[in-house]
Amino acid sequence: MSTVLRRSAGLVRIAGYSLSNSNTARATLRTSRLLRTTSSAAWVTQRPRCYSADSKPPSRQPKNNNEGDKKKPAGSKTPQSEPQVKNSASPGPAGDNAPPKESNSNDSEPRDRFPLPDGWVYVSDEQYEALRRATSMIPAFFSVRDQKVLEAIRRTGVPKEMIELVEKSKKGEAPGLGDVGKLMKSVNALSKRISDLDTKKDIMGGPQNPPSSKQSKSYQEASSEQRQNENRGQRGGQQGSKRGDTKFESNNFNSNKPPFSYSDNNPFKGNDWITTVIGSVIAYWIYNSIFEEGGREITWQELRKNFLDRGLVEKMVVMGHMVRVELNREATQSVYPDSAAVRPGFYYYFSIASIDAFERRLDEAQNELQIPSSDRIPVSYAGDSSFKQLLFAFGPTLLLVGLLLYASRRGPGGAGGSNGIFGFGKSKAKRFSHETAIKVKFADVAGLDEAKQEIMEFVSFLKKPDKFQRLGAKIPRGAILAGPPGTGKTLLAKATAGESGVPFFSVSGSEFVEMFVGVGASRVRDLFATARRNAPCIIFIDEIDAIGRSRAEGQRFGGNDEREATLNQILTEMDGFNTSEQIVVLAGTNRVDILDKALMRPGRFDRHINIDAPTMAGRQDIFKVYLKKIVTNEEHEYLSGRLASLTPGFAGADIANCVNEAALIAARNNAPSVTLEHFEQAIERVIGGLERKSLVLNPEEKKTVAYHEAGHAICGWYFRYADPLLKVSIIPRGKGLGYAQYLPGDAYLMTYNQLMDRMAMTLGGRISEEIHFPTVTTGASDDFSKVTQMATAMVTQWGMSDKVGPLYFQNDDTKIHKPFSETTGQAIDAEVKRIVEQAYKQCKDLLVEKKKEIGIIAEELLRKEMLVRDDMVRLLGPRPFNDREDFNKYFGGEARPGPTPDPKGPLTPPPTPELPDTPGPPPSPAIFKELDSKDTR
Ligand SMILES: Nc1ncnc2c1ncn2[C@@H]1O[C@H](COP(=O)(O)OP(=O)(O)OP(=O)(O)O)[C@@H](O)[C@H]1O
Repeated sequence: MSTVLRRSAGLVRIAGYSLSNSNTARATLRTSRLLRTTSSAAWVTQRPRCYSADSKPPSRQPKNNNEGDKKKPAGSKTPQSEPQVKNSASPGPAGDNAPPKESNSNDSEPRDRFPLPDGWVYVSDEQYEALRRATSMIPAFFSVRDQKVLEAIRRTGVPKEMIELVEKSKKGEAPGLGDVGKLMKSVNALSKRISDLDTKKDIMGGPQNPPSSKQSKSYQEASSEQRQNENRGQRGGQQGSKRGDTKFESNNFNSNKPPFSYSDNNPFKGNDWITTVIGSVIAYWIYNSIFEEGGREITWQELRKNFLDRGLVEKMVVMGHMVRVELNREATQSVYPDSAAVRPGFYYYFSIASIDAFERRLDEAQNELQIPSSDRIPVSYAGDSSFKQLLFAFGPTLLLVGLLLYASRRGPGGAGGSNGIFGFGKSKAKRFSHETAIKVKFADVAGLDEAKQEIMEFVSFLKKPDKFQRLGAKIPRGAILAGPPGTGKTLLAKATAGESGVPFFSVSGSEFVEMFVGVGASRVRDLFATARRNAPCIIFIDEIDAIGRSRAEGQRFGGNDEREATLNQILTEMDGFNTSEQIVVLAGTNRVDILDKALMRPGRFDRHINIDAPTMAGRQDIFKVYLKKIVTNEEHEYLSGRLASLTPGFAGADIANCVNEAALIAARNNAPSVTLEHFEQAIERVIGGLERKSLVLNPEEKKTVAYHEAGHAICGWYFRYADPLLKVSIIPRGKGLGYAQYLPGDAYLMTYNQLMDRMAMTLGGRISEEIHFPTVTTGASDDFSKVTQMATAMVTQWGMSDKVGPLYFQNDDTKIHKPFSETTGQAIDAEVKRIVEQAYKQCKDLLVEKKKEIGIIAEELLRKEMLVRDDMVRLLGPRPFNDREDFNKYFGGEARPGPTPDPKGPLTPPPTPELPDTPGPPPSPAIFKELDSKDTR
């Protein structure tokens, strides 16, 4: 029996799973857990009832007269209507253990039945009773809901297949795998119908507890009102709007609910739950009808008294710990003419502790009855049930096939899709359509005016190809967007798709690379084939350097066949376009210098669009775009200008991040809107890292940091070409222990003097330490690194050394051999040293002269921890040189006096200060962080 019950729970679990259309996995799990409890609880409640119920007359006369339904009073003798088996699971309507009269609501006709769809029937009273009995064994937690489900099933009907299965089982036919499948389908359909109707009409609504008479009255009134409303709604074909009203009233049926209603306090409220319960209850019922109703449990004593002693037993089949008793039907018919036992397929069963004990007991009984050995009851031993056998035979195979199917169907493309197990060779490109995902327009891409103009031509090609083709012009096949990270290459490609209104296929170069040879090329083929099917369209390959790296470069390290095959396929596909095919290939990269030449030649990626970090105006535009998206009361024009001048070198992505950071800081401070202070904090945080308030320096260290930073600040204040100083602080931030913030501006070219001042300023920290303390610290290592890099670049790249001359030596650490001779190497070293020493001397001269000022700034720093430009003016007087125009505009320098003579006099100019014709120095950082962490060696 326990096997049977386990199967029951399993069935319910499967039923729960079959409802997955509307159920979450969690709900299913929860249900199956609950129902496992349910089935065992049902078993527990069933057993005591076997011995407690008497054969009483039925509580009500059934409407359908089926065999074995009419009960005779207890104690009536042979021929008996029913052998005296004290079992609650009688299959007839209103059996001995029919629920007491209080649930009489079910005796009445079901309230307004719903029209049946094709292939559905209403449940008969007999079936309804069976269902009610089956569910009465479910614990109280469910019962309230079950009552409503039962009610609902009476009104909705059930699929015909379900009833056919029940009937089939009554005829004694064992259910096959196909039947189980049908059952699942029917359960699913039924629970879906009930759930749907419940959503629309609240057919399961109403009180949780059986309504009190008063409540019941209002419930019924409401019910009849609802019926009337629905009828009115059905009749009122022409009254369009009235219909809506009617429906609303009808849905308001719940307003008649008593104050304590199911939906008010149910933690699992919602359709998922309803569907799960419905599905589980129905599955339980069907299980009972099909698998359980064919048999009934009896005790050994009952078997002995009613059947064995009367010679009615024909055969016994031992199935594990259960023995199935097969009766001689004719003989049973004569003794119990009205019993269910005479039905074909019906059998009794009883549980045994062990086969030995059973055999012993049976032998004893037969001996007592003096049955000759030739007439003894045949006992056969069967394995597990046919269903279980089937399950064991085919289960693993089915499971495997199911898993394979699931794996192959996973993802949008099914088995052939890029996510399926057979989808290796399929492109992983994501398709965006302009109606849905691509909402980006050129207006959203701020700055980048030249790039936009270049790419605009692609848009007009996709929109009006005739304009070009008429004149015989060949349209560029593609464009490479090259530039530093976050500058808006992808955004621009998306905007191109958004403007042209064509499908956009976006894929990253790395997505072509797989460990299997040939997959990359196959994906490229698939991508271009898809694009051709969807032409006109745009393909965007981001990070194309992952596959488009120069083949010559690769050869040196042994090459990479897979990558080259992928690249070759791209080259072939791009050649394969005919000129009328409206497919544009855009590619983004940060490393245009390493791309294969073949990729870059005209006819493939004809256009090379450089996207650099935005200029001051570009940054201001980008700030304006993002400022619109947040709540701020600041004036946008001024704010965006000030922020743009605070963020030289920032890419679009950095700006977007800063604005977002500012909003987060404002939210953290519970501010009603984002203010300038929040933006400035955000910028500092983005550049300098997080403030480390927890890092506590000892007083000596703090003093060193203050003098170090004061040294930088004084240099920044008194050197003519130094970048304007904005702030100096000894609050540790990021990796540094203190910092001085300068505003370098967008420096595209730097003069020799600017470089010398910058180097001298960088050395200011260490020299201040030397002047004020008996010893120096490790804190200046990062400064030295910067100074050395600058001096080396001056000598080897920018031609600023007379000794070395106008030569360019690329500093490439990957190369073993230096690109210059030993002698040139020595000359470079000597020149670098000379330049650094010159900067050192320049700085030391200034700081020795301004020793007192350093002291003033350092002491103030120790007091306040942070000084801004106004503090510097207060302590030192105005800066003796004019600052840049944009700096004055946004940081209050307008009122400054005009330029005063340089106290140090003009710097010694270099012999021939040549401006470099090579690219300028690396983009200036917005903050010149000056003091390194303590542990720098
Ligand atoms: N010009 C711009 N205007 C507005 N927003 C921008 C701009 N440039 C960048 N952004 C913002 O930065 C984000 C990142 O930009 P995008 O992905 O286009 O950079 P990318 O150049 O493709 O970077 P990568 O080279 O790292 O792929 C964008 O989503 C956008 O929010």
